[in-house]
Amino acid sequence: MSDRLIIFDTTLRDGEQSPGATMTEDEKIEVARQLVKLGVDVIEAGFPAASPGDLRAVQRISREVKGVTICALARANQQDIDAAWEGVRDAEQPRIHTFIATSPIHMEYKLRKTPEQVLEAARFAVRTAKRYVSDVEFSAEDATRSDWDFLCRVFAAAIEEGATTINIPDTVGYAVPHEFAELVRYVTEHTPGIEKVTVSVHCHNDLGLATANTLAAIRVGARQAEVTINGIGERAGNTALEEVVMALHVRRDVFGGILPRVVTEQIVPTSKLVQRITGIQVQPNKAIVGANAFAHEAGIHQDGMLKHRMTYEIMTPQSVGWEASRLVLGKHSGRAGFTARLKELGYGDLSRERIEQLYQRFIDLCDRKKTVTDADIIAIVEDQLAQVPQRYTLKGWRAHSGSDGRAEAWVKLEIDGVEREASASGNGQIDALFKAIDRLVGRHCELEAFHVDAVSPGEDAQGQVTVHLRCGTQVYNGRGVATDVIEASLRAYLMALNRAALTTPVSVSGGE
Ligand SMILES: CC(=O)SCCNC(=O)CCNC(=O)[C@H](O)C(C)(C)COP(=O)(O)OP(=O)(O)OC[C@H]1O[C@@H](n2cnc3c(N)ncnc32)[C@H](O)[C@@H]1OP(=O)(O)O
Ligand SMILES: CC(C)C(=O)C(=O)O
Repeated sequence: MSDRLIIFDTTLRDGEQSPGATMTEDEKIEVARQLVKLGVDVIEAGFPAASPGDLRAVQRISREVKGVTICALARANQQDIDAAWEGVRDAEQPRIHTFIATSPIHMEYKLRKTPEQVLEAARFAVRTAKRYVSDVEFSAEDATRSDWDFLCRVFAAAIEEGATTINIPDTVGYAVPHEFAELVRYVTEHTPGIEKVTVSVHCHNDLGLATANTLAAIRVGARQAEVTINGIGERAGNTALEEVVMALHVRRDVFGGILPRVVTEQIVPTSKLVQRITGIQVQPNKAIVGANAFAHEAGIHQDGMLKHRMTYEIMTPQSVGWEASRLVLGKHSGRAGFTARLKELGYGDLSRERIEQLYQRFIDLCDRKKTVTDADIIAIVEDQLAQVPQRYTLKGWRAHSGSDGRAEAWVKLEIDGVEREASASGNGQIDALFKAIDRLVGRHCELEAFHVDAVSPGEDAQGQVTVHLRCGTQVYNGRGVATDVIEASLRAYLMALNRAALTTPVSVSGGE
């Protein structure tokens, strides 16, 4: 039995059956070219009988995309098979894929045919396709809900007529892995002539088992896997190419080295292209290609990753086309992850004490803000590094204002180790707060400049406030960062006053 797994990509056919995934001709060509780069063996380019547009797209792919088998799907009737041939006749390696359902429910209600008529239709379809092309695939639709012996009879008939690939589809995603493996084994043991052909599987994901079923089938001898990029496809989708390919690579020990010739580094670029073109975005936690597939947030994981990458990763992100793993900073991050990010941001030589202060501010920020960006961290660090020895430390504040423009404020500061508080009115909350502070520090400096910037985008962005205070002949600047712009203003104002206190101290008399 061959050690090579044929990858049959049906993104352009079954994938396009995802609601909303319709692609233009040019887009299909772009995807097909990328699939060749990725190294798939067969591209199922479409269903030419479905529409003139589908036929044209298959024809163009057949003419323009080389180095790969181009396949077209057809029902088991003359017109569909003629159309499929029209589609692939110019391909370097053409394949016709014809199918008919074999389950009792499909035969009775959908096809309104007896089993014997279905068997005859299968024979007819393969024979007809074979007149056009040597490479003919036959699928027994809804195989997993079919009678196993009848299935083997239909496959045997298809092989007799010249089918070169026999496909066992789990059309409605009904199978479970051990049972699907038993079916594949049964078919390979009870179908005359099966050893001459490639056994293929095509799984749907209605129970989330498409990849598991495909892998179970490969273990017992299937050597073609029908897959789509990102697992898109009819209903809950098809087996995801990236999952099967990487499972075979990562678990060679289990699969005995059965490998496809896929260039794994092209997986993520292909996934992104398909997302862009179909507009179907993969969920962040999607295996291999999701944005979080190589992102680590929890402190214990980040610490492990920093000590040895394989503590929390079973493949490298580069091996599938990502640039690198990401340690995402958030409220679950610990000091190890935070310190590593500080280093990456150019703050590698901070003292332990300084890192501890920054870490506490970072955790506090994580509780207030959904996403803490690098810009937020830089702002905290710069704010902390710019701090001068603090004579005045903010301990609490409150402010409110009304439509008449008047505002009331209350501030509590620690000054020289003693907590003091004061209230004031003002023209707006910031003015009232600054006046309350003036009362507490016992000096009034002129506010020469006041500037607010957003550190990062979004509703919960940190605001950065810069102030210039003229105290006598000297101007002192201060900067403050916080998610609340009023608090950022207070921090900036106090930083400037702390600078002033260093050079021109005043005695404190105010407070209530
Ligand atoms: C499991 C799968 O993914 S199969 C592939 C699914 N893909 C598609 O359906 C492609 C898009 N489909 C289409 O454009 C259209 O359905 C067409 C052009 C294929 C057919 O359109 P229509 O002729 O209007 O038929 P309609 O779609 O209403 O019904 C399907 C007919 O095909 C028959 N049929 C279904 N599968 C097969 C088959 N494998 N072999 C022969 N006949 C079949 C049905 O019994 C039904 O026949 P009826 O009209 O005599 O009852
Ligand atoms: C045509 C066949 C292979 C199919 O798409 C299915 O059964 O899901």
